[in-house]
Amino acid sequence: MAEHAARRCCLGWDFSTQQVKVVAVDAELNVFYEDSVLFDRDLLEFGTQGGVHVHEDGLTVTSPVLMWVQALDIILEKMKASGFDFSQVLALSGAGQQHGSVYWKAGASQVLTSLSPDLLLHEQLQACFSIRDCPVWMDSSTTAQCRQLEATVGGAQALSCLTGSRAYERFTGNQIAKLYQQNPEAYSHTERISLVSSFAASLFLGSHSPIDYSDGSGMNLLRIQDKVWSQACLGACAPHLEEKLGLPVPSCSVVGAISSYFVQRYGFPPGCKVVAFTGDNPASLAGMRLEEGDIAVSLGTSDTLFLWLQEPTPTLEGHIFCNPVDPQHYMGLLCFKNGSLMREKIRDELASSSWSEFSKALQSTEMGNSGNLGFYFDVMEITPEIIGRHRFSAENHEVSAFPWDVEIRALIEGQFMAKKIHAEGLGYRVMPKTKILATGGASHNRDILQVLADVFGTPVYVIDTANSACVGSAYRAFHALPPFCLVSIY
Ligand SMILES: Nc1ncnc2c1ncn2[C@@H]1O[C@H](COP(=O)(O)OP(=O)(O)O)[C@@H](O)[C@H]1O
Ligand SMILES: O=C(CO)[C@@H](O)[C@H](O)COP(=O)(O)O
Repeated sequence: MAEHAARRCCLGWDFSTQQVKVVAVDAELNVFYEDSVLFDRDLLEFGTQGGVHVHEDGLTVTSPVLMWVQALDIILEKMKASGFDFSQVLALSGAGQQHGSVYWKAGASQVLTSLSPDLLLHEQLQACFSIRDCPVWMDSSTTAQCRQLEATVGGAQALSCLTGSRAYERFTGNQIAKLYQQNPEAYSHTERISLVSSFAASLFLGSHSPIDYSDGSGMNLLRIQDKVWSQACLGACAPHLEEKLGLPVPSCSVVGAISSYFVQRYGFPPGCKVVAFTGDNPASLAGMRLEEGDIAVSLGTSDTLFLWLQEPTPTLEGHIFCNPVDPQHYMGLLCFKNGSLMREKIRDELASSSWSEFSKALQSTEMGNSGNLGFYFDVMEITPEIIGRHRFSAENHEVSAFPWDVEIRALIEGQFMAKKIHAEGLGYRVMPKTKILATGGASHNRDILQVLADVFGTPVYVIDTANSACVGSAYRAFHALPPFCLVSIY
């Protein structure tokens, strides 16, 4: 680290499902330091699998809040031991897995403001949470609360128009409603409810950090047009909720200076700015440097799309979030469960389990597949909620099978047409300058990407985004600095 000792930088943090990560980015936007703590590997005492505990009902999924705090202690101590020069950090920001919530017990704010630099954070915050196991985005136990919330505001579409999404089990308002109904005592002892992102920011700030508009859009509580809490939604979830949430702020807000704990223990400069933390998907949008009209397609285990949107049209499929970079704009997010695993299944059934055989089918068939169409959902899809394999001939007759190569093209064209149609449903339009940024395992397959380019009629670029939420957080920290700060770097 010594050679980087005098490099002015911003830090980007990511509190994701399986790990806490950090990157340091210099003024030329080069990443010169990265580190991570993996919960399952480095914090064995919490006994998580994939960073979470799945409860007996198979629906409730939580993570221990003190595991997140301890992970931050570990990573900061590692940075210190490696000689990282904290005095050069101008600002920091971060990301959190979306939708998860943290419940601070009455009195926590007092503890946060008076932390002793001689002790680790987790040693001092033990008694600060009214529940220790936080609901996370994988939780799907709140169907009753979802239906109740939709009924209160006039139905699923009305809720989507108001908050950007119909009610989803993982969305925080429904999780808070469940906690209030099942554990009213813990709820009443809660002085503040944070998202994972604003919780992490609070640790650096030494006080409760506000929720930002972009991650706040994943709660079914924020009115995405005027960016205030919806009184109808708050009232449907739990009493006195507004005071427990605090006022939401623009995602690019500087929420304060770093707490004296970090100045004294690690040597951060007292003026180091904390920029509002946001959700990991919004932070990735910043990290991938998406611009209006662009589309990011992640072809990992599941397929996820992010879009930069100017005029959103909330629907029953997908999510509209406030844009984390430009407060006047929005972002769309679509999540498809039948992604790579579905492609692998068809590959195994029809292409001898070989991606190169699979590619041969795409190379030997024509764009448009001579009018043959197929939709393949072996597991219940999220977008839309549907299951089964459905094939239609050029004459629009449902058929039970296609020749092997037609089947493979039908699968890939069907997957990408669905993405285009649902993206258009959210208000997305291909523009002359549109580019697609593809990432994830299947983005290594040029023949699959050719179909993506053909369906959208746009160029496709491959981008490595392993750290996009972290890097995006560091970019966001730079973005929030006043220009004179940047000039003084040189
Ligand atoms: N050459 C390829 N062609 C198509 N798909 C591929 C190829 N190589 C890997 N994949 C797919 O990539 C998937 C893993 O993607 P990855 O982005 O690593 O997943 P994760 O969601 O865990 O980050 C695998 O399930 C596999 O089907
Ligand atoms: O629920 C969503 C988006 O709506 C998830 O994308 C979480 O935000 C996942 O976080 P990581 O798995 O990236 O930690």
